[in-house]
Amino acid sequence: MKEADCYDGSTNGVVVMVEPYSQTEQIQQVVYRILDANLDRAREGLRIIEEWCRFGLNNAQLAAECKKERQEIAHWHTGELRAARNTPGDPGTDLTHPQEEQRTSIKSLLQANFCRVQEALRVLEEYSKLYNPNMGKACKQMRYRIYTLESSLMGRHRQQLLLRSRLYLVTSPGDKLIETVEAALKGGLTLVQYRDKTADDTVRLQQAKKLRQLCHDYGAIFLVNDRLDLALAVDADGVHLGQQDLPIAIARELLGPHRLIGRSTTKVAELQAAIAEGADYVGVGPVYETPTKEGKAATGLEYVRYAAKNCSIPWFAIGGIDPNNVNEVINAGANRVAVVRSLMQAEQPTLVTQFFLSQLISRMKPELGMSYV
Ligand SMILES: Cc1ncc(COP(=O)(O)OP(=O)(O)O)c(N)n1
Ligand SMILES: Cc1nc(C(=O)O)sc1CCOP(=O)(O)O
Ligand SMILES: [Mg+2]
Repeated sequence: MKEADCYDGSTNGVVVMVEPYSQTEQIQQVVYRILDANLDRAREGLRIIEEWCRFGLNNAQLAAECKKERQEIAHWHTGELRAARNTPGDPGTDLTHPQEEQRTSIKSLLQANFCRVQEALRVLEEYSKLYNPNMGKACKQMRYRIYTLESSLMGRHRQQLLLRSRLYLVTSPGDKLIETVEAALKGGLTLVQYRDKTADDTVRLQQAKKLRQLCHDYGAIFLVNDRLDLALAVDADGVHLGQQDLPIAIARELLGPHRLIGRSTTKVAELQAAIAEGADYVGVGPVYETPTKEGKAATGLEYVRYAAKNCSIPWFAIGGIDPNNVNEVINAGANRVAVVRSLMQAEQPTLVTQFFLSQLISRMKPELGMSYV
């Protein structure tokens, strides 16, 4: 008499040993149950991630990587481990954390499931040492592969969101910073850059942290102007660098391959250099003179027309753009614009965001040359 008789269903899941089991056997059953539960957990989490790779990103290679890991997990899920399962007797099935019920975006859903898979693999790695040391080693290797998969998938997720972003809010300091950004996010904004050239670092750090959380709650990208250290400190999605800021190659080394790097450009040579150096997007401007960037001469619409025909990466027209002139910029070929005052000083940032987006989406000019849409 073994497993079937050692649990008494009438005790509502409390394990009652009806026949004396040796201590070693009891421990073995517990280890088997832990392994069984965590093999399931890892496989389920991977399946959720795989579905997004397949249907959300249309990425057969990433989906195949997830599938391969699932198959490896299935390989270790032997009959004797499955046989140790006792779901009705598991006191953990009703335990949920409020965060498990709340997924505010695809990003948070993916992150939660990567976390679940990694935790499960860590548990498997430890407990398999008492069962099959080779399985422990395999789970350790798998955990490292999942970390790599996570950073590459999250990087692709950012790239996709960048591609879909038509309006870019560059912030300016003010009492209503957080509430203005939130109002714009409510209007559908998906890209925010925190820009404050004068505040103390303590203030910058605190505001950047808040904005990063806010943006991620709304599923938007959060970038930091100029400062790589701040971007890393708050785990931002990347940085925006001007011609006087750090070279892209150094920023890339420090940020790794998956965070975004944007570059300001005011002329053809700067635009071509930014593409060659590996920028993820460029700013194209200032289209019009603007008090936000005093002293910088306007490039005019000619440069916008050039970018529309020749820029092979996402680009944002910037500088003096408002609801009255945005159509002129769109007619010159822009599909994306970045603004400071038009949103930061708007009385109704949600409505202004919606207006910009409606114009940018309905009047897009994909037919113009190589314009990147
Ligand atoms: C989207 C975007 N484009 C251009 C700039 C300007 O960057 P930079 O030239 O480094 O000037 P500062 O913003 O640092 O004053 C930008 N911030 N964002
Ligand atoms: C920060 C910045 N960079 C620019 C560039 O052309 O590189 S123009 C600009 C300011 C844009 O502000 P507003 O929308 O208020 O005119
Ligand atoms: Mg700068």
